[in-house]
Formats: sequence, structure tokens, C-alpha cells
Amino acid sequence: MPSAVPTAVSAPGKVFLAGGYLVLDREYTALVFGLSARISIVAREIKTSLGVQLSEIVVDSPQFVDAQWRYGYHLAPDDGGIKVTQLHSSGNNIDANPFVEVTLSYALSYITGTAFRRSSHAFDPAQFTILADNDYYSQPHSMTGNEKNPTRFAKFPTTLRGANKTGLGSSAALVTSLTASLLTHYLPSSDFDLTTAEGKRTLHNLAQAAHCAAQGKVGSGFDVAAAVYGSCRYRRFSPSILKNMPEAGSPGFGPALTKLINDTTWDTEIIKEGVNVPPGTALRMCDVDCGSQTVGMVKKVLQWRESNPTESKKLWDELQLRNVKLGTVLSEGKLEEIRNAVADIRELIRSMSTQSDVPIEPESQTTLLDALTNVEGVYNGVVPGAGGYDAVVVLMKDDEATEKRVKDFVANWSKEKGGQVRLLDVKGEMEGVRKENIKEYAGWIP
Ligand SMILES: Nc1ncnc2c1ncn2[C@@H]1O[C@H](COP(=O)(O)OP(=O)(O)OP(=O)(O)O)[C@@H](O)[C@H]1O
Ligand SMILES: C[C@@](O)(CCOP(=O)(O)O)CC(=O)O
Repeated sequence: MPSAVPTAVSAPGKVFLAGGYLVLDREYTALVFGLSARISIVAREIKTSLGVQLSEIVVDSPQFVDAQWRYGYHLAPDDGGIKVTQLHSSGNNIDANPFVEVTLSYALSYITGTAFRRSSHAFDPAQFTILADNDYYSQPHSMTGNEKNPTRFAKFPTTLRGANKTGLGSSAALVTSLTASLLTHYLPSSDFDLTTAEGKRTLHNLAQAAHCAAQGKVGSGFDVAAAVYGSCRYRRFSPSILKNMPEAGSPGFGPALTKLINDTTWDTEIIKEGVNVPPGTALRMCDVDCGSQTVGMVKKVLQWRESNPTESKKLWDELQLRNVKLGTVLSEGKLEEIRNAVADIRELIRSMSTQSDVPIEPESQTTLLDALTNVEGVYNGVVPGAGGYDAVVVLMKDDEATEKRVKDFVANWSKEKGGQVRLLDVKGEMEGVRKENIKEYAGWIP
């Protein structure tokens, strides 16, 4: 029986402090932090009037324009699992949302292949409402004063496609949170419980598989891992695990998915012990809006690595050591060593940039980070993840005076350099996916 009472879950965004590119190879690990910015999902039954048969799942994202997706679903022939189809009302041309659609087909197929197999069940109609914390998207420059962020879940005057992402991993947090919500809503807690290690393992495997299918490629999966487990040291799963998965809805997809998710060959490694920032220290992010494009960076770096196996191995191995060292400095609370530990990492990242000719830490970001490091209370910072022009992460003292100095600094910097650098409210946070109290969302659910 689906949950008769509304339920709420949330999953955090991510920031990649150390280990970008390296983590694509299982030989190396990454230091990933979960963020205080979360994507929440509220699940509710759709009550139908007596005699009305409805077979529909509605997913809506009320912060955006034209963001309600209605889906029909049916059992696909030849063990294809559950096929999900977007329903269109006449004259209503809503953009498809592949991340939502693929997540639905994966989660519903998994439920059908496991718990629903034991006793015949159908999916009762339900509505899943997505609420994303404000820092996932930049507020339009045209919005001023009180119009900006007046509330926890700001309304954006655009469609999702028109929204400007800040790079916190919205799709991974969404897929994880929606998967957790679907499993929690449709399954009794004896079959799925988010709070147990087993529940998290099922969720992780299912969300990784759905996220890879929706984005049409197999990345390292660090963003889904952070959404499920929060801050951690991450070693990726072998990409071969996802090889040979039939497309959702095609013959054999159902049993293949059940086997994949419950398979014990997942070799992801998540270590949470010792991954933290020292007390009184905050991991903060700045959104850098300079309009530069960074397409195909991963491909180009990997091509360089392949063509230069000896130099790249030396660099990768040394960078891994320095990344691990930073993790130790942070977990042992050695404040006075943070600046140099980060500087050592940045040195090799710049070397990687120059040698592969990819702007991982481009010159403009070097200037910004160096200047930020001179602000009192700031230890140092890096360009997160794949790098580029869009953001920087800063390790700094977690107090109001430092925050004010950094805010003043980036305001001046923006004026002088003509770009837009903004300190986001978001902070590094330890916890991954979790159940939420439904009362938190009172007033936000349409
Ligand atoms: N609030 C939301 N409501 C509905 N769908 C969302 C929402 N946020 C993200 N999505 C889905 O995720 C997609 C964005 O995923 P994409 O991988 O491009 O960005 P991202 O995960 O935020 O990127 P990055 O890894 O750089 O942070 C959207 O097109 C949409 O399908
Ligand atoms: C370059 C890479 O290691 C990190 C990309 O990080 P981000 O999407 O820029 O946050 C790719 C990956 O891990 O999938």
C-alpha cells in the first residue's frame, strides 16, 4: 500500500574539493562535500472521486514556469519493466524532463520487479513536488531588492531551461531525492528504509543507474554518491557494471534492472570517517558569472592523459597524494596547514591545465583565488570539479566578520573587473539523503 500520509525527503548538492578528473579512474579517489542546499520532494496520493479511474503520476516543480509533468505508465511487453509516457494536454507544449522521466521508469520498474512481484499491486496515482533550495540557480540580474530570494524556495520567472544553474549538481540531487521519494511512497518500510545501510545501498545503485541513463553517459558518479551519503571520500564504481543494460522499456529491462540493483558486484567505496572541515571552518562557494564557455573539458584532459601516459601518471599520482594530505589536514584540524596544502594542489592543477591546454584553473580564477586568499579569515580555495570559469570554493573561518569581508571583497571585485562574483549562502554539510518533517513544507505545496 502506498503511504496514505504525505512524505518528504531531501538530498544535498555537492562540491568537489579535490580529485576532479582523477576520480574517473578507480585507482584514485576524490574528496567530495555535500552541501546545505538540498532538493526536497513531497509525495502525496492523488485522491480521485468515486468511480473515476486515474492512472497518472504528476511531478511538478512549482518554482518554475511550465514545470508540471504528467505521466502515464504501463507494464511493457517482454519483461520491459514499467514504461512511462509523458501525457500532453491539448495546446500545452511542456518541455520533457528526461531526468524525471528516466527516474520514474527506473524506480517503478525496480518496485515492480521486487516487492510488487510478491503480491499483485498497482501504482496508485500520486503527485511528487520538487522544491529546490535557492542556491541551485542564479537569481536573474533583473530581479532586485525584495524580489530576490524573499523566501526559502524562490519563484523564478523562467522555465527550467531558461534558469541559470550554479553547478551544485541539481540533476544528481533531484534523481536521488525523487528515487528515494518513490521508494518511500510505494513500499512499506520493511522493503525500503532510507535510514538503513541496505536502504542507502539500494538507493545509491538505482540513482546511479538512472542518472547515467538520463544524462546519456557514465561519469564518475561522485555527485550521486554525495547526494546519497553526503560528504565522503569517494572511489567510483567500475563503469563495466552498467554495460549491457537494455534501454528502459525494452525487452528484458525489468529483470536486468532488478539484478543490477541487487548485485553485489558494485565496487563503489564511500568513506565518511575523517571527512570533515575543522570546527569553526566553513566550506563556501562563490558563483562566478563571467560568461565563458567550457565545453569538452573532460574529453580533452583524458585525451592528453592517454597521449602522455608517463607524465600524466606522475602528475596523477602526486596530485592524489596531495589531495589525501589535504583531507588529513582538514580532519586533524590543522588550520595553519590548510593554506599550503591547498596551494600544493593548485600548483599541480595549473600544471594539468597548461599541459592539457584546458582551463581547469584559468588565469582569471588564479587571480581571484589569490586575492581571496589575502582576505583576513580565508585560508585558500580551488576551482571545483572539472574547473573552468563558473565557480570557486573557499575554505574560510565560519564567522560573520569573515563572511562580511568576503562579501565586500567580491562586490568590489565584480565592480572593478566587470564580472559578477557572488558568495552563495550554501555551506559544506556532512549529511546525505534524509527524511524530512512534512511540516517544513507547509505553504510551499500548491
Ligand atoms: N528543480 C528542478 N525541477 C525539475 N527538474 C530539475 C530541477 N533541477 C534540475 N532538474 C533536472 O536536471 C537537469 C539539469 O541537469 P544538469 O546535469 O544539466 O545540471 P546539474 O546537475 O545542475 O549540473 P552540474 O553537475 O554542473 O551541477 C534539468 O534539465 C532538469 O531535467
Ligand atoms: C571532471 C570530473 O571528475 C568532475 C566534474 O565535476 P563538475 O561536474 O564540474 O562538478 C568528471 C566526473 O567525475 O564525472
